[in-house]
Amino acid sequence: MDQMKEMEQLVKQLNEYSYKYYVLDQPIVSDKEYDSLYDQLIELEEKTGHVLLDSPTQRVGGEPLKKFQSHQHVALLWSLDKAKTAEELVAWEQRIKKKLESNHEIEYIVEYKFDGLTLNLTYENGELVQAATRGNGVVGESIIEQVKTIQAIPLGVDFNNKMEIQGEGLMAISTLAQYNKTAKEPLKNPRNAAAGALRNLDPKVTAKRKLGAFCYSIGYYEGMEFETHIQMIDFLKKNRFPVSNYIKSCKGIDQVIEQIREVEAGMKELDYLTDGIVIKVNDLRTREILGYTQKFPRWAIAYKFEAQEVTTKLEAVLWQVGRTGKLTPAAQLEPVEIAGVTVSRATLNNWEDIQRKKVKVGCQVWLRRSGDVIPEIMGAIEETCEEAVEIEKPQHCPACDSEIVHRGVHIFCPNSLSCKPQLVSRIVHYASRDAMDIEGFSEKTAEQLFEALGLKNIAALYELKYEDLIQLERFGDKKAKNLLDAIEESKTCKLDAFIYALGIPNVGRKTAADLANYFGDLEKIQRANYDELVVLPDIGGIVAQSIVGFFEDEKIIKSIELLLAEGIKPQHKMKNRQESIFSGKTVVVTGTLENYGRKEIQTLLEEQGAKVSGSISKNTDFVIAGDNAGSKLKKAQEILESGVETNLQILDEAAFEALL
Ligand SMILES: NC(=O)c1ccc[n+]([C@@H]2O[C@H](COP(=O)([O-])OP(=O)(O)OC[C@H]3O[C@@H](n4cnc5c(N)ncnc54)[C@H](O)[C@@H]3O)[C@@H](O)[C@H]2O)c1
Ligand SMILES: [Zn+2]
Repeated sequence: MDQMKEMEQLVKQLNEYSYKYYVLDQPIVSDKEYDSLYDQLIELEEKTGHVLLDSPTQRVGGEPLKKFQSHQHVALLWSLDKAKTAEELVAWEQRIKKKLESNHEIEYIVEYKFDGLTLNLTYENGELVQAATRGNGVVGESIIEQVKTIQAIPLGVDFNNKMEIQGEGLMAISTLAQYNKTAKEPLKNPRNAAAGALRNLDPKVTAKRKLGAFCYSIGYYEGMEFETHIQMIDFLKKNRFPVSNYIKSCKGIDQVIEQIREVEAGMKELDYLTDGIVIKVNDLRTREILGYTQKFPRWAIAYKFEAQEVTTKLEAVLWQVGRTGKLTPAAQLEPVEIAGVTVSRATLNNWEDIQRKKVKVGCQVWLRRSGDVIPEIMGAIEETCEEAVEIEKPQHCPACDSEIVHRGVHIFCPNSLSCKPQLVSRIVHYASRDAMDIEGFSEKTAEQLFEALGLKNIAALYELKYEDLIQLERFGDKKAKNLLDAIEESKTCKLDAFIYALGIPNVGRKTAADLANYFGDLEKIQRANYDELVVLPDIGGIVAQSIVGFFEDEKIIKSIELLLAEGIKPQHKMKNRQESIFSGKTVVVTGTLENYGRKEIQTLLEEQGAKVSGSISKNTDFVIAGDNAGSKLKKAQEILESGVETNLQILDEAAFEALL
């Protein structure tokens, strides 16, 4: 195709996408796809030296929506130049230095690039009098009533002259998840959720979305003088504007690059969607000299991350049977790269979720990955579903063909006694390290026992004989003996491990320990009623219900009796818990300690009331790091440096002992 034709087509396509994105808040392609077409267009424009009149490279954002009153900004609102690599940042600094005709070191401010809807707030006589979208940068839409529902934005300030404050309206990822739990129409992503809420004509709808905001600049002001960006930020903070707690000053672009490397990983854990980092020249005089292009300031640039949201094709849905018999739909996707990894599977939660999200096999779907969790399908792009086929709700268990039953929003295979995946995963769970800790017991082993030996319940484990095992594939003398020993050894076990091993729905390791500590023996736990259970600090209604329901089940009662008859003795020492600095805190131990073994320190910490965990997040309180601490320590450091809110403290062995 000739290049001019190609450009015309790209412009047309990009403008259509922009309209859906900016004006309707209903994007039909991911940012990644949009950006790649946009880059193609820029390349062609450079090659040909031609720029079409309506090229998106020449404009900021989209046109204001007719249904709102238009509002003219005093200070123009801009888009941002973009970089994807360190080299591009270095090239940007070189351009700046050339323009300034100086080689002096430049001070930059590094901020998160929040991904929501741009807000321009006008204050006069100490009052918020206007709030507008960016629109085309010159004229936006007045959305003052909608913006007033954002609790974080001050309606009044101690400053009487006119000023325009720029910021970003956002919906927290956790708020979106909460909202979607009950919403008839789930929202596909936090950006469009925020933008759609703010541009909804009914402010009551906006209020329901519980939006937040971060302010990052003062675009226009009278009767004040600022010399630097930092001074502006301080003014915003002093006047109680919501300002991100991550704002870093860096000397020279190398420091900026280092800074980005440090915070990048931690940013995935933030509760607000970000799509990169913004780098700005701190000194305002320097900004003036640098000026603006058609579309963006020369004194700022966005370093864009790899997309956390992409679209891809849903190829199939497979129903998987879990330990409790619950059938969960697993989506098979056309492989797609998201945040640096290739993904071909995602969750769809349950049948109801599929219905609400209107996804069908063959649709393009929105996929989001946040943190390290399995990516989730957020919804389908309707335009792509014309030839798609409905996902069928299974009538029979895919593993054992039993007729399925419904419980709440979930569907189950009721055949808990002989449905292979249920049994295999129950045995695997029973034998796992945090449960009965039967060493050398893999999923493969569980499958062999089921298939070759017809093992139908957990108690039958304790009836296994050497002659049974030795005839199995991959079993030699030693392996068979070791496994039998380990099974025998598991008979003496801790009460909390046994409770956990039973696999009560919604009861994890911690709840199991809480139950053991509170009731002290198995019978009391089995007999506990709802009211007795909910008094425990971390047990809510749902958990209490599921414990009671579990121990009422005839089959369960029978299988516990069988286990006890096999000689299992769950033990519990009631300990006087010591009140300590670790009480109620989440602690992660990593590396080798000089004075404590693994189990030893875990017991010690638990006696002090701590919850010992294996993985680090911003909710961890203490990391105790011994020698050769590796990735966990590194992750803890990254969290601290990322600026997220956290109580995390890193202790070495000496510091830990000092706290005891
Ligand atoms: N998927 C689609 O169909 C589609 C269509 C059009 C555009 N887009 C996406 O939009 C992008 C263009 O975005 P844009 O021009 O709206 O915004 P931009 O990426 O150019 O960034 C400018 C915006 O960043 C925001 N921002 C957040 N934190 C900031 C901070 N600390 N300092 C300054 N600004 C901050 C501001 O609101 C500002 O308006 C494209 O790269 C593309 O990914 C997607
Ligand atoms: Zn089944």
